[in-house]
Amino acid sequence: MKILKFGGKSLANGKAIGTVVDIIDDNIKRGEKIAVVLSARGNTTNELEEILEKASKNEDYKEQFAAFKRYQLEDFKGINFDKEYETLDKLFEGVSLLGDYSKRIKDQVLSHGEVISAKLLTQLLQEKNIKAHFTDSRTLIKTDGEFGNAQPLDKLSKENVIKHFERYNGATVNVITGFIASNTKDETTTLGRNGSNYTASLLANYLEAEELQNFTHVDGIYTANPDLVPEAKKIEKLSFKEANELAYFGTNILHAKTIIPLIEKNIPLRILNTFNQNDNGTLITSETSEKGIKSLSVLEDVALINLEGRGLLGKVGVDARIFRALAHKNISVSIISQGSSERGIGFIVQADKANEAKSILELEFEADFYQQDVSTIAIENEVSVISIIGQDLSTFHKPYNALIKNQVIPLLFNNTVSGKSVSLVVRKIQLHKALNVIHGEIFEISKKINIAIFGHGLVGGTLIDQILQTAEEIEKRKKIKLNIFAVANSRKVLLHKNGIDLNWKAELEKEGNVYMVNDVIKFANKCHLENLIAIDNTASKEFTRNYLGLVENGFDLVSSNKIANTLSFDFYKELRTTLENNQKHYLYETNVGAGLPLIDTIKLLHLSGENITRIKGVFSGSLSYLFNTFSSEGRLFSEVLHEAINKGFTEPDPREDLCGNDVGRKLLILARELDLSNEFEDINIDNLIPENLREGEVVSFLERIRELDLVYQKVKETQEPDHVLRYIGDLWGDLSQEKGNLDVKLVSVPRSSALGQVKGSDSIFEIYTESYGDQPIVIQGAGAGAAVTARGVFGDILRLAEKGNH
Ligand SMILES: NC(=O)C1=CN([C@@H]2O[C@H](COP(=O)(O)OP(=O)(O)OC[C@H]3O[C@@H](n4cnc5c(N)ncnc54)[C@H](O)[C@@H]3O)[C@@H](O)[C@H]2O)C=CC1
Ligand SMILES: N[C@@H](CC=O)C(=O)O
Repeated sequence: MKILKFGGKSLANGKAIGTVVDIIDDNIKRGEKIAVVLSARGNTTNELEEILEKASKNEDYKEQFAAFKRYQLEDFKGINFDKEYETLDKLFEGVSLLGDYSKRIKDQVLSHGEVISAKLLTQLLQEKNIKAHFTDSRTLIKTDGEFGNAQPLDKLSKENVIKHFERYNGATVNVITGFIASNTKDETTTLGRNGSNYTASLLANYLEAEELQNFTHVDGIYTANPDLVPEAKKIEKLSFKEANELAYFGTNILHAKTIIPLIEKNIPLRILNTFNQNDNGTLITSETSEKGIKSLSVLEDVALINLEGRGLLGKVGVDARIFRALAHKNISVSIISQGSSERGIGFIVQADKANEAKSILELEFEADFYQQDVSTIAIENEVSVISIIGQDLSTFHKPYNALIKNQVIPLLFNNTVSGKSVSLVVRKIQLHKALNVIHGEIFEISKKINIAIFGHGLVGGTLIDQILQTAEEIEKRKKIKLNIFAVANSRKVLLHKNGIDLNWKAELEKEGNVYMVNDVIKFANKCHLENLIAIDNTASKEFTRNYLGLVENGFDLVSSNKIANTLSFDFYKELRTTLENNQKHYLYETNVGAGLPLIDTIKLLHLSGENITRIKGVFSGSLSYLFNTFSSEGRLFSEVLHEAINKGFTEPDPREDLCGNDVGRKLLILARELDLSNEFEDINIDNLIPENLREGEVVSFLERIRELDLVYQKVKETQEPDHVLRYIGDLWGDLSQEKGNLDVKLVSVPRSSALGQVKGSDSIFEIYTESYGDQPIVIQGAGAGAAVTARGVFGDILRLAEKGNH
């Protein structure tokens, strides 16, 4: 015999009930012996409760009752519930007259939900020529007299059930009302929360069923609530013990008391989806999986009570007083945590009991208040409890660190010593984000990295293409899901919680909105996005003003823009302090040498104590291209410059390269990596633009670009034989001092020298150190270009994602 239990959502409308009929029919055709237990349909129990409440307050309940009656029959013909409606009518009228109702009356009212659904299904089955028998569980399950939460009298109930099934055995399908029972005086009682499931597991126990199938509207038990964690995965198998822990910590599909009768007789429980019969659901048995499961469950509707006071220090029996006082009023404490000194004790109670709990404790600790031993008893209402089932403390640092990095600071946490579970209390507003962060961390599924890209010109646009092209592969290989949720230029932003696609450019143009960076921050918060990275691919000084705000709001930073690192040294330090305070990171490998691994190398050398004595080289990719080509080919300076612009080597305003600012910035960035506190003004720069061309707009500069030809032709001709022009940066002097010497200049070097041999848009960096002596470490390669730079930015993103920063 199998017990099939159908929940309210499986019976919500005619179509759903049709599916239930089909499931039963299929079972019969397969020759299965089954009994069916039903909940009330859809929202019926709540509706009855509301109508009852209205009646007791003398409010007009009749309209809602009429709607209730219509709902029960709207998809069905030839069925009537006159008898049930008449009883309900009388009950409501009585309650309305009295202005009150007892738990006993409430049980009588609520019982109609299950009676109506079981009668309805029985008739529908009979219409399909299936032998079905309406079975009122009040005649079977006998309970004590506790209305609203009655306890079954097992011996009597078992006898009744066995007798009934001896009579209705064979091909008849018993359609049994869940949730309701009766006491020894034959008065209606109900079995409390999850009552229908309880009825089903009691029947399974009494009848020693082969399996209990619980049909719901979800495919089974998930690693977390999929409504809150889209990446949640279904758990195929669970042990009763694990299921019990899940049930205790809030997985509302299960309830501890419904599992116990199954454990007693070792009866498997299968959670199935009425509307997806291709899925095998979750199977719960006595077998424990070797690896153990992990799952996240949530308790909402809870409050945190915090009791504090200097005088509690070392006092004996404080906890006992709290528990005793609350237990006396039937208030249960679910999670408690306290400092070893007992100076502060925090614990969780049901939200609707919080005020009462506070008053009880104020009374209990009245004298302690008076003696100033207790200073505070406060309620924190907007909290939730997340329990990580299957988690012990040996690896708890992973989800915990990830939470902190995402600015979710748990208010309290505790663990069970024997079982494996850790519970955290977090602010309700952070629940969604916290769940996703923990889930990404503890399961071997992809960790989502949410990226906002500011600037989608040459570098930014190429970066977006690179990410979209490789995201799938990266997710497969590295279990990192890159989600670009924002793309912005200086005017508009496109926001997509679940990430942009290849059509982003057209969408940004069409649907993008005028924005402030704060709007992007707000959007990320509203959508509870975790693992945030902001990418600055602009060349804008103005944009760098947003860095501090972004960091303070949980973003790590990556930039190809060099400005933030070359503003005042005070800002440079302030940014680093803000990053440290918020445990955030800022990566900018492309600031010097585009995609070349320069900054990391310098950082490592410096960190390991290697004394860097000088850094010299061709720092600019565009100027390298310009002078390499101009020196070796008989072409006009302006023509080659145009080429460098078109190839995407120059800054958005090419004068930034020609005036030496760009090389100056790179030099300053490297100097600051060596802890030198130079300012931009300290750099000696040879400006390559003649004074009369320095002012005005880029467009007018480009119109007059030919005026450079004469100047540089002369420079070229006055060189020594076999020499070439190179624009170099040089950081030198006693670099152990507060400041170093920074020079940016045009030099003429022998063609055969290392600098003279640089080709194309290559940069070359010579790093002189104490250990390496006269033989510098040399890093050489493409120093500019959208593709290599975007690849470098991409590298920084992956480094952040992998580092465990997230
Ligand atoms: N081209 C190269 O080889 C390298 C470039 N870089 C740096 O990459 C950055 C980007 O360069 P490109 O892509 O060539 O520039 P670009 O001019 O092609 O693109 C800049 C983008 O920034 C946007 N933008 C400007 N101000 C903004 C603001 N306040 N907020 C949001 N967006 C804003 C513009 O609308 C545009 O989409 C620059 O900082 C540059 O120094 C770094 C290394 C190498
Ligand atoms: N304009 C820059 C680009 C890289 O930083 C250069 O030419 O090197």
